[in-house]
Amino acid sequence: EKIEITKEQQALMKIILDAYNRHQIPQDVAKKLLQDQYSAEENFLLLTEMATSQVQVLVEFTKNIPGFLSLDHEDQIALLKGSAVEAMFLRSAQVFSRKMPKGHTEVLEARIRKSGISEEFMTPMFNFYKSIGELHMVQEEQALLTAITILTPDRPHVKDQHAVERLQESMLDVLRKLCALQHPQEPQYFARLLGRLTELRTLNHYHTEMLTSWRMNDHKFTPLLCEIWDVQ
Ligand SMILES: CC(C)c1onc(-c2c(Cl)cccc2Cl)c1COc1ccc2cc(-c3cccc(C(=O)O)c3)sc2c1
Repeated sequence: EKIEITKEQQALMKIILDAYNRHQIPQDVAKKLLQDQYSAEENFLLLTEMATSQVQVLVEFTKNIPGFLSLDHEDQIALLKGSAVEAMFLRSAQVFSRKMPKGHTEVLEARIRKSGISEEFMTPMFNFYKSIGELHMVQEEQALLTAITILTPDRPHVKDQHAVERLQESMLDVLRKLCALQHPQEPQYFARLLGRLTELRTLNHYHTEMLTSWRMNDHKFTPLLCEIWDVQ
């Protein structure tokens, strides 16, 4: 049938895309990835700085999602805490699939592979990066998928799940139409994108174990990461 994106859906898309593009890790922070210390300690510190910067970017992006600031305030916090790791996997995945011009991709991979993360988590993590890369998502799809991840109703401690569901559904509807228009020859593309969200949730468990093993080796996180990940 003829798929058309309504005027208000176009407006929603533009707001989400502008927010996604406006809130990026500052270049001077991202450039630090290219500096030449490569010890496990140095890599961990750099990745901690990147993650902290990314959480700040994520909070700003989330505040621009139409309707988010009208949610119950405690639910806003619960959504941010519950989605931070997944949103950061999505974000770091874009770096890999975007083939950063300044060779960020290689150095980011090298730093992640040597930062005290155990081998068993490397495989699922880099499989995810590969599966996102194969989708060749456009900016709009990346921005919407991040908003949809944040607006997941069944995060721990969310009280008014229906209010979150309504916001997520409007994003899902725009994404569905966008996929049909962007990939007419691939009717299952939208389903493949949603399949990545399922894969993301499995990475949460691995990440919790990564945090535990870092902490057992006395690694320190920043106050913001401690707050969002309930550690220390
Ligand atoms: C505390 C720290 C050790 C940590 O613990 N778990 C993870 C993690 C790891 Cl390993 C993998 C996935 C998710 C998490 Cl959460 C991390 C590091 O998390 C991050 C988070 C975001 C970004 C964005 C980057 C990035 C680079 C260049 C350019 C850009 C850009 O946006 O232009 C972004 S790097 C980066 C590193």
